[in-house]
Amino acid sequence: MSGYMPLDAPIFIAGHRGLVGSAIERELRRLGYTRLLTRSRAELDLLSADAVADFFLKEQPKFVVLAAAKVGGILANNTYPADFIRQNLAIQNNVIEASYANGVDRLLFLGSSCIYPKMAPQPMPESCLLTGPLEPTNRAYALAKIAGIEMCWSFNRQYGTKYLAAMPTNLYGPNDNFDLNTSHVLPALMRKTAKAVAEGAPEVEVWGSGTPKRELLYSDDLAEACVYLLNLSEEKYGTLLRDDVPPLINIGTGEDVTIRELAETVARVLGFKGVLRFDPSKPDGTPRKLMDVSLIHGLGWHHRVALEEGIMRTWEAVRSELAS
Ligand SMILES: NC(=O)C1=CN([C@@H]2O[C@H](COP(=O)(O)OP(=O)(O)OC[C@H]3O[C@@H](n4cnc5c(N)ncnc54)[C@H](OP(=O)(O)O)[C@@H]3O)[C@@H](O)[C@H]2O)C=CC1
Ligand SMILES: C[C@H]1O[C@H](OP(=O)(O)OP(=O)(O)OC[C@H]2O[C@@H](n3cnc4c(=O)[nH]c(N)nc43)[C@H](O)[C@@H]2O)[C@@H](O)[C@@H](O)C1=O
Repeated sequence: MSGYMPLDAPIFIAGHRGLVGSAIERELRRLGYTRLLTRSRAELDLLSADAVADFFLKEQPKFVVLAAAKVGGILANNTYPADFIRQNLAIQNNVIEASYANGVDRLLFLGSSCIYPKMAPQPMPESCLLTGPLEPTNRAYALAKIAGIEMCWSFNRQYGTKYLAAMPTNLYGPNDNFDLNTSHVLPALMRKTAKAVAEGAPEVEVWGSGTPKRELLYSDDLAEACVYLLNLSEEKYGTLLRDDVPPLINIGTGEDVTIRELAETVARVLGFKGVLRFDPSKPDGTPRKLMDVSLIHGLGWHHRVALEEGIMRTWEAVRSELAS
């Protein structure tokens, strides 16, 4: 059953091969959507304004999910800040501009919980945007995402567009990045723990102190939330597009765990019986970034997949890949 978006509407999923984009494509197909527009980076480099403009002119998408971005974990963000700000600004500028030029109806821009101040109140409501300094390890990325939110809001106010910015918490699932230098914490812990189990190693290295807390959402849940938002009735969707506040909505579980607890859960699921060794030379990053999810709960969406269940599902999907 479809909602606001007709099942035959042309929908562009930017970044369909990534963790989020692939989950959104699965969810749209599951619901019966028939005209999904997808392009690999080789077919359409979103850094090229001309290529993006040509693509939109030819394909005329009516809905856009902007899940293409330069993405990485704490180390990648801290090491390559220029890449993170330059590429993310370019991709979002190009896609939002072309969406406007071609009359896209609803566009969903994906940001991240790291847009909020490092010392934001916990849980973090949408209203704490721009109320304090950012976490230094991902400032460049966060500022690009904040510019994306501002762009959606500005276009809505000046041109009457209907662009929404979704802020997911930390995500995980099949099609994640398992490269230890660039990945987020959960895929990294799965890879390191799988290796330790396979080799009978006595310990797994965990970066930082183990005390920071993170909230983790399974990618299928995120995909469901994104499609749910795009399919809201005009009345409900309209409540998110106001002139006085940015068109921003948090997506998360409302629950978090310490990195130590996360590493212990991965160890339990993968059957690792050794010890965790913490490496204090690596950054901890933000101490905590728990989402206030009352807005999306009020609209009727809740996550379904509990953390341990999601780790089991991910492990089932990737265990053969990680064994090689
Ligand atoms: N992963 C997470 O924990 C979180 C992610 N998000 C947000 O969700 C969105 C998706 O993230 P995620 O799925 O994890 O990221 P991935 O890295 O898994 O996927 C990003 C996708 O974007 C594509 N892409 C990047 N640059 C270009 C380009 N120049 N031209 C065309 N395609 C490009 C990539 O293509 P290719 O495969 O060719 O590189 C890839 O398919 C991002 O906006 C991110 O900020 C928000 C919160 C947490
Ligand atoms: C989604 C979000 O993701 C990024 O922020 P982050 O949450 O700090 O990123 P992270 O998942 O890489 O780390 C979380 C915590 O986990 C610890 N940690 C332990 N051991 C490993 C480890 O092996 N790898 C990694 N990467 N972290 C580890 C690590 O030290 C840190 O304390 C943003 O840059 C930005 O991209 C963004 O928006």
